Amino acid sequence: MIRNREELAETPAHETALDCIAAGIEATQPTRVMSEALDRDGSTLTIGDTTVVLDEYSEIVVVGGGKAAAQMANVIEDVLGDRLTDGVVVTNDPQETDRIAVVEGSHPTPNEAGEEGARRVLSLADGATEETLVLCLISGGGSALLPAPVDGVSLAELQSLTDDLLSSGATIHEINAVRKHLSAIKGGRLAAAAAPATVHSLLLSDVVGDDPSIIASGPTVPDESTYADARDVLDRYDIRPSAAIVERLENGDGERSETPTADDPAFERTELHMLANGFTALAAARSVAEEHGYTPVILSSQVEGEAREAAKTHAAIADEALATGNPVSPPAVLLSGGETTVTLDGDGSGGPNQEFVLSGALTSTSADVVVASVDTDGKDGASDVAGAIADRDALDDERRARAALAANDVYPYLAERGLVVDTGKTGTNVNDLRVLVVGESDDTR
Ligand SMILES: O=C(O)C(=O)CO
Repeated sequence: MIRNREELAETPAHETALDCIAAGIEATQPTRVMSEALDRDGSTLTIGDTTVVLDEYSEIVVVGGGKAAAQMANVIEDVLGDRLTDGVVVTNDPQETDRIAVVEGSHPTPNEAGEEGARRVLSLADGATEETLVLCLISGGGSALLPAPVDGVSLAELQSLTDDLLSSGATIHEINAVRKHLSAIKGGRLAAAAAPATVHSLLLSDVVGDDPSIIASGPTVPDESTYADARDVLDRYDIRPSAAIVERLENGDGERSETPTADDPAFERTELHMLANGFTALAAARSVAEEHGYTPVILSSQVEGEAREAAKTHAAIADEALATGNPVSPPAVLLSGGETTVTLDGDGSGGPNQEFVLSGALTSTSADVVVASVDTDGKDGASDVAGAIADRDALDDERRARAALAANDVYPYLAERGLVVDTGKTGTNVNDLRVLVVGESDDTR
């Protein structure tokens, strides 16, 4: 899992941090999460705490999209076997399946194959009746992987707008408010297509705070955002889309004034199941920290903001723990999740997790604090590594470290010192996982 673990496992504290990271990534593997959440006993399917009686339905179809869609599809077709009637999902990480068609789309810019897949998903949902059980598999990346531009808007126009939105600095909430108002599938429209079928949506969250209407732009979730919100986002970031998009966002589709909201009949028979999120990774890391003899504290699963600034706060908490035993007495492991960002001043290489580690290790006044941080998908920012791990002693040339941070060029600095964490593509995607090991446990010596 961590390819260069041996090189990084310098001390027991480093080993603990690496084991926490590995556990978080492992616990949120889509295949594992789906297998744990689903159980079938004859005609009874359980999804978490919910029981679904399969005999009540004449057909069962599976639809969905996202980076984890193929892994999810594989598990569900194993569970359902012959009871599965049909299915199609769109992903950028395909796998072989037996019964559910897997279409390879593209991310982050949508492509023709994704559009064709999204149309197939919509058509399966459209054909559903009151006697159909629709199981919808949703994970991060679904917005790009399931493009179904509304009539009058072309894929090329959507592609160009997507690129503009992604480079604008807009949040995922803002970006998806726009996407939902230009799509025949997002913002609850897939549920509307499937009504009056029963729809159970199985979600893996890559969104801080887990708002299901944001994850993959909520194809089966009521949407409270409006055309006016979408127009505001474009104004705020000074984005000028094609005339067809402007016209659509001004006038809607002529029939429906807004995307379906919670009181829409489309949602009478829909249920959401959140199978895993950033907290799942933190909880797994917490157990491992305990096993290694540390007292774990989950600070928050929702840390956002500038990576280097968030790191200073985390380092201050670690230093406080060492100095006064608050909020926890060492040996301790501080954990957090969420998604920090980098405001680019330079054009070097690195990512938010690497900047977090460098800034955190520079801030802490003690070499008894090991700072580690990774993006759980294995790719930190635009780099090819997941993140980094360091303590203060590892930063042998502080002046260069500070210069690297100032130039947003931390990767070379960290890589030269053997401090980057390399996991390769992990198959999961629940944002960042940060681990600060404070002091050293006797158990691990
Ligand atoms: O909207 C998306 O596709 C995201 O990745 C957030 O879930």
